[in-house]
Amino acid sequence: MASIGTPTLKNPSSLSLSSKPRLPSVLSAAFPNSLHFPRSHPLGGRRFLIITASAASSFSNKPTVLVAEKLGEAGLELLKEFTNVDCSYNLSPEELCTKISLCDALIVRSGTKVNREVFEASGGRLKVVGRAGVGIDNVDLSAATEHGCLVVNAPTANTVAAAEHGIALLAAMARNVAQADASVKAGKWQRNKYVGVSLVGKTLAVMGFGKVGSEVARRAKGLGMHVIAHDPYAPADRARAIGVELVSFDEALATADFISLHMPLTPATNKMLNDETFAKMKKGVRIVNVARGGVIDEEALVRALDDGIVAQAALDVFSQEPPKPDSKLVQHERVTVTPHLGASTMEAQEGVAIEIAEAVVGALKGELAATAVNAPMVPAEVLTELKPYVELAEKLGRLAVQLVAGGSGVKTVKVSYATSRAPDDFDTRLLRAMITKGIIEPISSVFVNLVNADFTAKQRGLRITEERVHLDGSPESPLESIQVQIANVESKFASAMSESGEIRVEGRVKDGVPHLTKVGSFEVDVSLEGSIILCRQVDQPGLLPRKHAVMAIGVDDQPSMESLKRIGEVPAIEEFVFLKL
Ligand SMILES: NC(=O)c1ccc[n+]([C@@H]2O[C@H](COP(=O)([O-])OP(=O)(O)OC[C@H]3O[C@@H](n4cnc5c(N)ncnc54)[C@H](O)[C@@H]3O)[C@@H](O)[C@H]2O)c1
Ligand SMILES: O=C(O)[C@H](O)COP(=O)(O)O
Repeated sequence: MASIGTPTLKNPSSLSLSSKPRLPSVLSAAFPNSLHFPRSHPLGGRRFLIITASAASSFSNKPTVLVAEKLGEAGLELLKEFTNVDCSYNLSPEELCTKISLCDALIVRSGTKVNREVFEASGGRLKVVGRAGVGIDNVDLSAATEHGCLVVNAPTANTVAAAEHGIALLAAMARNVAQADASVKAGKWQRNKYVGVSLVGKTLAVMGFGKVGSEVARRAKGLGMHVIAHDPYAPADRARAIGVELVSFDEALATADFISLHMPLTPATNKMLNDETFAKMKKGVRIVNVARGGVIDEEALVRALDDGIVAQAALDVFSQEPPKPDSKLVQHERVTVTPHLGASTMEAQEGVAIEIAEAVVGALKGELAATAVNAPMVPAEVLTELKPYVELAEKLGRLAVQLVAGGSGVKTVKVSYATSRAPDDFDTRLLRAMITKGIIEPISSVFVNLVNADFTAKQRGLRITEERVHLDGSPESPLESIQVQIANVESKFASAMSESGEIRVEGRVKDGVPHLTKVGSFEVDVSLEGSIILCRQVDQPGLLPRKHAVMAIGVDDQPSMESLKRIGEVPAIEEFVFLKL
């Protein structure tokens, strides 16, 4: 794997040297008034913050949001308060790629493919993709993560609508409502042809016992059905609470009179219902799909219908949407279809629009993403507590990498956290991401944030190992100190090398301000504000043995070449280095 190369500052003039400490840009907007979740929202009353690519810490220059599919009015209004909104529906893939380079956020439903080309075409400007709904199978999450783009969805507002549609299809299918309706409208009166089957007493297998699946189960029980469920990841107590038995996949197939699909489309669920699994079903089974078309092998379903294994199917979703008009499946007499209407109620669309607008605006402010799909969520209280340590972490990373001598490749970074907190009570993801940011950003053109930190490190062959040094004492403060060591490199400031041959910097937070407290094996103490000069000096010239010490001097502005030259000429100074924070 390639190492990240020689750490030469790529653009020193762009680095801040102001006398005021600057919060890392990703944090600067993290603490203003946050958005509120409605009380009805499962996260109501809680705030979540996430470090994202903050597009705008103030909205003097409003970010631009491209809304590529129809969104409820309330969501649009909310977006317009904080952003420039471009509603452009029915864009071709090429048009989307052209527009995206001018947008900070993109909001879609299931009809827009947000693939790798879209992220590449954005040229790094796209910070957030908001999926106004649940399924994110139309968004390339790997590409989003690689581009440091946060993906958020609106996972709750359409749950009931989807469940109601599932029940509507179940009942309509069992009673041939759609077929009978078409027949009457065609002037026929075929009462014998459209005799249905009853739901009461029948076994319904809910496949995927998540939000929608459990709401379907609840409603089906109300209809007097015997409900079983298959979901390898669902907690048994949740099923028990609703009076549903969790069973194996094969048992569900073998015993169900009706099967209702509610799992996400993933590589594991792709074509889960196929020739082989249809063969395991009870003859005459009826299938409802309001999940994703891709979970069924549609050609196999046509065969199963023709062979009489499947008596009927009711489908809201298709592997290709819209399906071809001459699709055998769609045209099949015993198949009832709707055009992906599961989430399409007035109420659900308003709810989804608000949910996604809040998530996108919050994420653009660098603030809040309770529904992040490709990044860990950090509860607000945790971030508030970690704020000074987050700043310390980034600065230690920046300092350490600037101490590496030209020609060395940075491959191995060891981070030690000295803490009296138990591992469960101390989440290091944020700190690791900021150390990664501190190390990589000064020497590359990549923007690193919580979304792409681990990916970027891996891609650059940078291995970051972490250890906790457990301290006895009060766990009130989350962290005593952070130590960053870069192994297998040489330093341009020899005194930064530890006894064991690594570049080592250590810091702690004092009165809320990050301080550098150790360089190599030398104790120092300087607040990490502005920039610093490290000097190794002879403590007491003339005395034997001579004592060496490292002095750290905080500077507000970058010293001139002349000043730096003069420092080098001071006889007591054996070596020095200027480091930008
Ligand atoms: N038709 C529509 O308009 C519409 C509306 C909403 C949701 N949906 C779709 O419905 C599905 C469920 O949505 P949700 O909000 O309930 O999601 P969810 O994440 O709450 O539930 C999905 C459940 O599927 C389970 N699962 C994962 N892999 C499985 C497998 N191999 N076998 C069985 N279960 C598995 C998960 O454990 C989870 O419990 C998604 O595909 C979503 O896109 C469609
Ligand atoms: O996954 C979902 O949320 C549903 O399939 C709804 O999709 P839609 O937003 O395109 O209606």
